[in-house]
Amino acid sequence: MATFSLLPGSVALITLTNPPVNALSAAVRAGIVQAVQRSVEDPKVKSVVICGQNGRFCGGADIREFAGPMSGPPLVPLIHAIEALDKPVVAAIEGLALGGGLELALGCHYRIAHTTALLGLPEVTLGLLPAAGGTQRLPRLAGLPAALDLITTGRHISGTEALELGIVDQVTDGSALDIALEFAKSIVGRPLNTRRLSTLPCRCPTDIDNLLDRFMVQVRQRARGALAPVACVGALRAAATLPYAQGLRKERELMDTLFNSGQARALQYAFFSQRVVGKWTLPSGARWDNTTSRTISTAAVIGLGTMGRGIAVALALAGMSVVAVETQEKQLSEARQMVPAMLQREAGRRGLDTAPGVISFCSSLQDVSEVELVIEAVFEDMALKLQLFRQLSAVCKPDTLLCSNTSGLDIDQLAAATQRPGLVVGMHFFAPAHIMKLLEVVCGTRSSPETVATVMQLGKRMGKVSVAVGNCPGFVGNRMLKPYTEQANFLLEEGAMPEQVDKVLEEFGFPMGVFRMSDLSGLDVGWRIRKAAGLTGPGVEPTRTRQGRRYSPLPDQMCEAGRLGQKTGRGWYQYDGPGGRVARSDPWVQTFLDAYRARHNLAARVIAAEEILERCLYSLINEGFKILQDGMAAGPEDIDAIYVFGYGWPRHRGGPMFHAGQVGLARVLEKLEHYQQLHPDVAPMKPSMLLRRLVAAGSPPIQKWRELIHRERVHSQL
Ligand SMILES: CC(C)(COP(=O)(O)OP(=O)(O)OC[C@H]1O[C@@H](n2cnc3c(N)ncnc32)[C@H](O)[C@@H]1OP(=O)(O)O)[C@@H](O)C(=O)NCCC(=O)NCCSC(=O)/C=C/CCCCCCCCCCCCC(=O)O
Repeated sequence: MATFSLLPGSVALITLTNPPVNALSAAVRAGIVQAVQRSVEDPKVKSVVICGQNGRFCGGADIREFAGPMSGPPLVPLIHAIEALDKPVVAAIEGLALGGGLELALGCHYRIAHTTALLGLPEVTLGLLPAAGGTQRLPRLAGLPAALDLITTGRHISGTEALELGIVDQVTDGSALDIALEFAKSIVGRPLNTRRLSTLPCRCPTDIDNLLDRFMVQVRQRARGALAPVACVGALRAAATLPYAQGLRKERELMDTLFNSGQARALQYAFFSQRVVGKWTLPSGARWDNTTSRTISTAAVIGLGTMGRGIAVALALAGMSVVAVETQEKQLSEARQMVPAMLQREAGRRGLDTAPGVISFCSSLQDVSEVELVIEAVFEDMALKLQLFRQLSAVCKPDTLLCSNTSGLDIDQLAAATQRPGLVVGMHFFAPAHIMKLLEVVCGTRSSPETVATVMQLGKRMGKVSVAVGNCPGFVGNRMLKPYTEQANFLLEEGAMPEQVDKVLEEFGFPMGVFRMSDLSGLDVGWRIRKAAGLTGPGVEPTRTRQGRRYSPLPDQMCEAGRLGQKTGRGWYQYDGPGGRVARSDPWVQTFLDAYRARHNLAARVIAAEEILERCLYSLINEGFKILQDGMAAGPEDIDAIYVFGYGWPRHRGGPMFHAGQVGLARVLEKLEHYQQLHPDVAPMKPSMLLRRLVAAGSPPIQKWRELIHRERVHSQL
């Protein structure tokens, strides 16, 4: 709702009241309409201030309402009514003015903000555009270039930056509401004509077409198939070239198309999934809201390779005092050089003069004896990690948490090597660890709820999307990646080329296809893991079936030929030299694949893009269903957040599990069955029990899956 009160000095105060962010729900909009009407009718009212309850102006339209039929007074006429008022209206912006909230403020005649308030039009991140006049008013106020930037990226700016851009009239470090109330009294009777943004011309440079065309090229490149950024440029072109009323019609037309697109649904689902995963639950019943966490202020990182360095920086950026340990002298000295520079650079990127935490370097484990939490980031070798955990258990204080950054090894085994299994947990970061948003928090069978809560909380402080997952080989992300990459290798055996597979995946929206990705991370990473698992190496028969399932030795043979990817200048592609970045097709790979197929009597065939996409994606998705079935992820949102934030899954497609729902679960099942019939020796194609159950239950919407999984588990059907 919105409340009306008449204050001394004849100022009407309209307060938006809808915690926690005062979103513009139907009730709030109705409240504003009534309060504006009272302000018009009451002769005692000489000016009006609009603010939000609890120091938060407004978080925009109520996103939850987008899922159902629209009801309540619409926003566009409401904002026009405010703008048309002949009594001055001032927006007092504290906390945030986002989306419809900023559009409401743009309808006011004046805007006064706190210096630290967050302002922005983030609709594009929800697959929409600012359709309450935002695309038409902002360029009239701040100019076309600034509007293009803010509306197509959705980035939040501070009150201070908003003042520089002319979006607000005044900022304060004190109470924006107090200043606005005083200001409202002082401007009674001033003419308002020049304050009504819809009546002003758009502030454009002379070369509008040139600017818009250049911008559109950049936006299309960045968008990777997302519709909203492109539509935003369209709406801004209308603002720059058409009268306001026509521009507004164009804005609405584009909004209608976006609103009903699958992309908007996917992006809104992604917004809520990100929040759902913070509300974690464990099979034991421990949850985010019934478990206390400890506040960590000192931490250690063991091993200063690429991952360890990034983790140390991420911890220091979160304000921690970090002990960084490396026993190899050369690596330690490199880290001493590089890490402070990385820290300073990243702090600068985040608008800080210096990082809030500090990093000290040393070469002895004894130096971590006093910290509250240790993150091990040594080489991915179980024997080495076990030895380290034994040492840490002896060296550290009894209540120090011991965490491993392993990307797939058994957390329970590591915990068993210590005297404190309840304090052991996985913290699986993604490279570069100070930049990538995802953190898989791997809960061992003995990890205590307090340990999980502490690490989830720490992840949040580091600005990560932390997802609690179960302890199984590869956890969630890498476990699903395995059948996906395997499938890509089988496609090469059958006749595809790496660039063909990559093109299909990149057109779907991945930043990189599977083979370019593998060249970037290094083919030797998987090779080492497969050797450790006894799947390849001396003495292993060079067959295409290993350990009872179909196996493609192609990546092993690439490694044996010294083709490790970008680092050697040769992999699935060729590069200008070792460390080169630009991938080019390599005739060597064609010859290599031809010879391989001839050796194994495989006839190459032309494989359609549809088959490539379905086989890669559906085998990954099927593994996702198996993960849910095994209870290794609490719900589909957890898997989707992992893929969006850690594996480059296009956000406008929601995530793999959401995508399955969009395609239709029955169709995914039918396709898996089809491919399984053609490839009966490929186990990951065997449709999961959960997928079958969901289809049998009529393919409920994704928000209902948790319920069904819980019910089926209780009845032992899964
Ligand atoms: C920065 C935040 C605001 C706050 O962050 P933080 O403090 O960290 O807290 P969170 O955990 O993120 O959030 C706390 C809880 O609040 C919920 N929340 C947040 N924002 C909203 C919101 N806008 N609506 C609903 N709920 C919200 C959040 O989920 C948390 O809840 P819970 O604890 O998990 O239960 C941060 O939250 C944030 O960034 N929020 C999003 C801000 C945003 O994106 N705002 C823009 C929204 S879109 C908008 O404003 C659009 C406006 C234009 C509307 C014009 C309409 C006219 C045209 C209609 C066309 C219809 C076409 C129909 C065609 C047809 O007929 O078919």
